[in-house]
Amino acid sequence: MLAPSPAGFRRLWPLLKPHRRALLLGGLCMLVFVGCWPLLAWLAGQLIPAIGAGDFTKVLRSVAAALAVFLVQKIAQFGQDTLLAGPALRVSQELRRQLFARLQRLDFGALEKLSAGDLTYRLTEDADRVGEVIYKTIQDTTPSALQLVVVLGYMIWLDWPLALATLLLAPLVALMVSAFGARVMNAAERSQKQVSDLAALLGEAIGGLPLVRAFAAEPWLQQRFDTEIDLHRRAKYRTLELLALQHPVVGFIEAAGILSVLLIGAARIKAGGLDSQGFSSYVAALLMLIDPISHLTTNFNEFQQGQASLKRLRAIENEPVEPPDHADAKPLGSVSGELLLDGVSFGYEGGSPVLRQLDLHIRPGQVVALVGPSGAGKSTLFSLLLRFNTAQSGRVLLDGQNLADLRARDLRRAVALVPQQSSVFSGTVAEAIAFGRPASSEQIRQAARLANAADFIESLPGGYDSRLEERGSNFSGGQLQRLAIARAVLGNPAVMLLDEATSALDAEAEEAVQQGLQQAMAGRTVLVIAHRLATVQEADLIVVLDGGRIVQQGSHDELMASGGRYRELCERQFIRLEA
Ligand SMILES: Nc1ncnc2c1ncn2[C@@H]1O[C@H](COP(=O)(O)OP(=O)(O)OP(=O)(O)O)[C@@H](O)[C@H]1O
Repeated sequence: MLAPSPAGFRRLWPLLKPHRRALLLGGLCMLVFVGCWPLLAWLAGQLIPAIGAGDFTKVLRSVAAALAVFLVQKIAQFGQDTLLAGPALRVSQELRRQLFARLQRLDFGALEKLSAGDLTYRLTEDADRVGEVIYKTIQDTTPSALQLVVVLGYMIWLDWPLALATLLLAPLVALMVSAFGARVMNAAERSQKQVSDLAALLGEAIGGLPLVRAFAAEPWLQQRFDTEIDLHRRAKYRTLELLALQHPVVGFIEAAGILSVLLIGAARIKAGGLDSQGFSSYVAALLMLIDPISHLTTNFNEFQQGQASLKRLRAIENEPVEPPDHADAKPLGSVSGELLLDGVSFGYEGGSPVLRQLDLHIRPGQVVALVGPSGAGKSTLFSLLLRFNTAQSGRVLLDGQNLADLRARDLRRAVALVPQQSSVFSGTVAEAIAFGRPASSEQIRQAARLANAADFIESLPGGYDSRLEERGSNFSGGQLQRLAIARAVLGNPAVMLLDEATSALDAEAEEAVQQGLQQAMAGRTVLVIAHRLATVQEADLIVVLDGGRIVQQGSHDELMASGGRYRELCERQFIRLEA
C-alpha cells in the first residue's frame, strides 16, 4: 500500500518532466504575478494616507501606478494559468493511460477480484480527483504558497515585531487546519468507498436486470439499492458537515487575528516604531494573505481527498499482472497447429489442482471435442492454451515449441478463441471483425464470408460500416456468434478454440452459425468445448475430462462401444437431445 504522505503525489513528478519548458515559462509568469503583491501593498501605503490628506495629485499618481501593476499582474496570471494547465492535465491523462495499460495486463485472477463498477469508478472519479489536485497544486497551491512567503517577507521588512505577533497567530490556524484535514480525509475515504460500492452494485444490477425482472426480484434489488444509497448519503453528509464546520472556525480565527493585528499596530504607531504609511502598507499586505491562506486551506483538504483517490488508483499497481514474455522468447513462424500436452497440471492460486497430469496429442487439422461435467476443467484448459494461465508442471507445446517460450502476442495470433458469450465492442461491423488488427477490407470480407456472416452484413443498410451498439445489443445472438467467428478467423489462426454457446438459437439461426463454424474450422486444429451432440459425433477425437483428468479419449463410436464415463454423459445429456 501507498505511504499516507505526499510521497504518493511526489511519485508523479517524473510524469511532469517532459513539460519542463511550459513549467519554466509558467513559473516565470508566477514570479511576476506574486512579485506584484508587495508592490501593490506599498502603493496602498502611498495611496491611503494621500486620500486622508486630500493630496489629489499623489492619489492620481498612485492610482495610475496601481492600475499599471494590476494590468501586468493579471497578464502574468493569465500566462501562469494557461501555461501550467497544459502540463497538469497531461499528467492526469498520462496517469490514467498508465493505469488503463496496467489494467489490460492484469492477471485474470486479480481482475476477477476487482468488480467492473469499482474499477470504472477508480478510473473515472478517482482519476478526475487526482487530476484536479495535480492541477490545483501546480496552478493554485504553488502561487498561493509563494504569495504567502513574499508578502510575509515584505511585512517583516516593514515592521518585524508586528510581523512576529502576526506570525504567532499562524500556528493556531495551521493546527486547526490539520486537525480538520485528517478528519475530512477519513470521512472522504469512507464516502469514496461507499460510492464505489454503489457503482459495483449498479454494475451488477444493470447487467442482471433481465434476471431480476424474470424472478420478480425488483423489490429485493430496490431494497439493496436503497440501503446502499442511504449509507452513501450518510458518509457524504459527514464529509460535508466537517467541511461546513471548518470554514466558519477557520474564518473566525482569521478575523480575530486581523483585529488583534490592528490593535498591536496601533500600539506600534504610538510607540513610534511604524508610521501611518507603513501601517497602511502593512494592513494591505495582511489582507493579501487572506486569499492565499484560504486557497491553501481548501487545497489542503482537496489534497487529502486526492490522496485517498491516489491510494485507490495506486492499489491497482499492486495487483499482479500477466507475467511478461521471456527475455529470449522466440518469434513464432507459421505453424501447422500440432498440440501436445505433456504431464500438464494446474491449480488456481490457493486452490486444489484443477487439471491433473494431462497427456494429449492433437494432430494438425484435427477437430477435438472436450466433454465433461461442469467444473471438469475444460475452460481452464483453454486458458492454458492461450497462456492466460501457466501450467505448474508439465509442458504445453505448439508445433513442438513450449508455449512458455513464445511471445504471448504471437501465440494469440496463432490460437484464436470463439467464446461462449459473443461479446463485441461498440463500433462498426468491420471494426468488430478486425478488432484492432491491421486488415484490408477484402480480408474482413473474406473472414465474414468464411463465418457465413457476409450475407447478413451486406444486407444491412450500412453494410460493413453499420454500427454495433454497446455489447452488440442491436444484433441477434446468431449474428453476434457469426461475427465472433469472423473475428477469430481473420488472422488465419492455425488453432481455433471454440466454446460452444449453450443458449438456444432458433433452427434457422443455428444452421447459419453451424455453417459458419464448419467453414471456419476447415484446415485448422479445433478444440471445442462441446455442448451439441452433432459436434461431438463429428469430432475426430473426443476427450472426456472429469475432475481435471482425461478419463477417456477416442471417437464417438469407440467410446460408446467401450462404455464408461462418456457413454454415461451421452446417455444423460445428449440422448435427451435426440429424443
Ligand atoms: N479464476 C478462477 N479462480 C479459481 N478457481 C477457478 C477459476 N476458474 C475456474 N475455477 C475452478 O476450476 C475448476 C474448473 O473450472 P472450469 O471453468 O475450467 O470448468 P469447466 O469444465 O469449463 O466448467 P463449465 O462446463 O461449467 O464451464 C472449477 O472447480 C472452478 O471452480
